[in-house]
Amino acid sequence: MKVQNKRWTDEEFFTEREKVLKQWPTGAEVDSQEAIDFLKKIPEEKNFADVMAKAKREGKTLAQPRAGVALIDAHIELLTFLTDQGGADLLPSTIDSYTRQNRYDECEVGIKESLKAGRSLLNGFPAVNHGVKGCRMVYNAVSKPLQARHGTPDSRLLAEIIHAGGYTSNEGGAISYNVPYAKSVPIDRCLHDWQYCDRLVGFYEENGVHINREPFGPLTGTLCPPSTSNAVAIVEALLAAEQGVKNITVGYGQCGNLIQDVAAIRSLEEQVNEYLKKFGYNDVLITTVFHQWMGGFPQDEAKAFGVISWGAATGSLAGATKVIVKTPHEAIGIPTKEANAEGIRATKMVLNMTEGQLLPEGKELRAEIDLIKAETRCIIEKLFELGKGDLAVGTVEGFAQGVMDVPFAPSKYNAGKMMPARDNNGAVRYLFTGNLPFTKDILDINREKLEERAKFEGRPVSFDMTTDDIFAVGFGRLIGRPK
Ligand SMILES: CC[C@H]1O[C@@H](n2cnc3c(N)ncnc32)[C@H](O)[C@@H]1O
Repeated sequence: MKVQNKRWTDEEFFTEREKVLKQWPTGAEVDSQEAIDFLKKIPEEKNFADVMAKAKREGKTLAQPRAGVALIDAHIELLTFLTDQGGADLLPSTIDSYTRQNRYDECEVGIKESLKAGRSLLNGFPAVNHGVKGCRMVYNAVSKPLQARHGTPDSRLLAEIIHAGGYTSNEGGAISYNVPYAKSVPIDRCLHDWQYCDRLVGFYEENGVHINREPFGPLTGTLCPPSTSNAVAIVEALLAAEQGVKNITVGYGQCGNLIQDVAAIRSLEEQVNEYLKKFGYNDVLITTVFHQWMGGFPQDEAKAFGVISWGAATGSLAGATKVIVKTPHEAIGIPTKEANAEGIRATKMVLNMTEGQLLPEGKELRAEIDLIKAETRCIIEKLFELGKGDLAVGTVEGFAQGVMDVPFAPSKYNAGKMMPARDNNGAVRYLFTGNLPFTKDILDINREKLEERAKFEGRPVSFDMTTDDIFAVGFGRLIGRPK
């Protein structure tokens, strides 16, 4: 499929829209003008983009959980509980796995079975099947802004339904909801489909409706080096801006070393704004999101609260606009509403105690920011070179050549040649760089830091460090020290 990083014409968009809205019966509930009129009436305090902009202005860090169940009433009860008992500032609807694969017929079965069983038999909220009407019921029942959170390579119909339904934010992107989530979705196909989702937001923006878009920062959530995830976030932000998106939250998944994590957020915000300005997107508001640890969690709930609180503290000290909250049931599965609310309360306690405190920019932090930006720049500049100036073309070619390479990703379009490991302070470094286009200085710095760990541990730099690190947090520590 031929892709190019160029804003779709109205003719291109509306021609495709007719097909998209026919993919499932609830697509017929989308009435463009009615949706615009409804969305324009949403008060600022229930508009995701406005609430994020306000938090940014005030220097506040907000807390947002993940949550989703099969049936509308139970989903409303869950979100209301997380608002009232958890203190959530922003609300999700985590979408179920069938919807993420566009298997809406399976969702129908799941909904019917859940009704029969009296409990959720889906691992999230099947928004497409519930339709605009069902999403409006959720929107009308809750008091905070709503966002769809999922992992959907083809989110076109889902985006149509949730936005018309009152959800003023959609998470995801052509790389971040494909490469870490799907095995066989071609990069160009997904670029096309997410250009649709971004163009839909651009269309709403042109009609006076503010909608937020949030590339999925953590990717596989497994030892993902900051410059790898930052490069993906910046690419998706640039592609979204080209389609008319004006309010973007770029994100990053906690790795665990304080300096590196703060540097990741600071460098991400600095660098995405530099690139937006460079390409003339001067009216895009950037906010940031810090995801609490996305790797394996300890089963012990007290230890899990330690991990959650460390993520809350780091996100706050970084100055992130929001933190995505984990729960003490992370090691087990879908959390109860009580456990989910506990994760939010623990997070809010730390955010309140660290309010106004930012990690000062010392020599070490600036050095880490500069290293992350240099690594990220190498990747992005190479994409532009491969695409002869077109970022979409460059991204397709970049994955084909392993210039952009996500660790532990299931996608067969991902090279999977890069491997990370922690250095002796727990910062995630590049162990194998595959075809990443790094300078010799960058390669040397990463190697030196891993050699420091090898010397301390009395073992050679090797992939054993990677595997030890993958299990470390679940066993109660950050760095996977040899037995
Ligand atoms: C991005 C992956 C994360 O999303 C979370 N998650 C997925 N589905 C749900 C769900 N239905 N309710 C609450 N949290 C959920 C869980 O923490 C998982 O590790």
